[in-house]
Formats: sequence, C-alpha cells, structure tokens
Amino acid sequence: MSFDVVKERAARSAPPLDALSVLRGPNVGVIAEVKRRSPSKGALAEIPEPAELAASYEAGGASVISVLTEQRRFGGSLADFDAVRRAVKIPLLRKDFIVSPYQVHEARMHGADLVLLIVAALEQNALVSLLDRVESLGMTALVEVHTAEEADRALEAGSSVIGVNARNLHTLEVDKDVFGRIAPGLPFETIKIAESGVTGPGDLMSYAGAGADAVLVGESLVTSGDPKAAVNKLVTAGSHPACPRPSR
Ligand SMILES: O=P(O)(O)OC[C@@H](O)[C@@H](O)c1c[nH]c2ccccc12
Repeated sequence: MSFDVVKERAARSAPPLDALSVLRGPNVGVIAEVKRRSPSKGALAEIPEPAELAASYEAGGASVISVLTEQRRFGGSLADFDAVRRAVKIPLLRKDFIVSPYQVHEARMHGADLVLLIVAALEQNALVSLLDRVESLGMTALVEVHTAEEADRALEAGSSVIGVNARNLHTLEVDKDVFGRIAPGLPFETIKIAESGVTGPGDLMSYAGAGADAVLVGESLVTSGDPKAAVNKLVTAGSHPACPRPSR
C-alpha cells in the first residue's frame, strides 16, 4: 500500500485512546503482551486466538495490551494486531522495530494508541522525528532504553514515557537491576515502565519500589495457562496498599 494511502486511512481511523492518562493512574499498572516466540527462547506458546488471549488480559485488569507485530524473530503480525484491536477497548501498543514514518502511520491505521521506539535502533535525528510524528498523530511513544546514555537520548528527544528494558537486545541477557539503576535518574514526571523478566507479583513489587509506573510482561503471561488470573495477580499486587506508588 502506498504511503499516501496509509496516511489517508490512518487519518480517517477512530482517534487514538489517551494512553498517557491510563498510565498516569494511581496504581502500578500492567502492560500485558501478546508474544508468540522470542529470539532467546524460541516458541513460547501456541496462541491460536490472540483475540481471546487479549480479552483475558483485559478481563484480568491490564491497563494496556502490547502486540508484537514483528514476524521473523517474534512470530507476530499485523493480523494479530487487528484481531486484538477488535477484541478489546483498552489502549494497544504496536511492538515492533519501528524505523520509518510509514510504520508509524501504518500502526495508526490499524488502531494503535502507542508505538515502541527503541533508542538503540535509531539515530538521534530519526528518534526525534519519529517521536514527533507519533505525537502529531495523537499517539503515545514508549521509548525504550537499556543504558543511562540511551535514557539521556530519550529525554533529549522529549520522551514522556520511557521503558527500561531489563533485556540487553544484543546478548539477550536479562538483568533486573537495570531499571533500579536508571529510573531514579529520570525526571519525576516521566512515566517509567519496567520491561522484561517479570515472573510474578514479587518482581512487580520490586520494580514499584524502584519507581515503576507500570510493568510490561510477556513470557510469564503467555506461558501461565491462565492469563486472566496471571494478569490479575499482578494488577492486585500493583493496587495493594503495601505496594509502593508511582511518585509523580
Ligand atoms: O517476555 P518478557 O520477558 O516478559 O518481556 C516482555 C517485553 O519486555 C519484551 O518482549 C520486549 C521488550 N522490548 C522489546 C523489543 C522488541 C521485542 C520485544 C521486546
């Protein structure tokens, strides 16, 4: 489809949901991911009906749903995204390696409310222009970092939502301490998302203690056997009086 057609259809689609307000909620939220496979572990779960999985996430109390659309390494697709969009009413994140304006408008055309921008994959000027484009379409960018230097670049670009990925995208190793090293250096008002390696309420609580507004969880949900209950356990922990609150 030509860029002009994609732009036109994106402009005509239903307006994006306000993901920022959702993420600014009083509790530690859960971004639940539809993830079929990963480069580190191969196939994670058979997901015959992504719509059904997403509906369970929504019923379990997820704030946002992330859908991987990258095909080669993650087995995702825009068809998965479309199925999920039809099934739920909460904000949707298109999770992919977004490097071009085309992909941003395409995400919007498919009903995305948020898109992922990975700092390590983008030159600074590309990051700035993609971020501006995402925001000009009324969407929210989740800007992903793994080091303090990348976090500086994300802030410099004007990001208001920063995701700290515990997984190093080169070595694929997970280090859950990365969030605690980077998040305290981010501005008070920046929405801070802890990504990867969340296996249960204990991880959510420790990320909350380090300042997380939300956690982004894939593997442990798709492999749980009961995704609604698995999400709900996290959501319950994130709204428990003993859970540290986001300090914005
Ligand atoms: O499955 P996990 O460990 O819960 O992680 C989810 C999410 O953080 C991970 O899928 C992810 C984070 N950043 C990415 C960038 C591209 C692809 C995938 C990702």
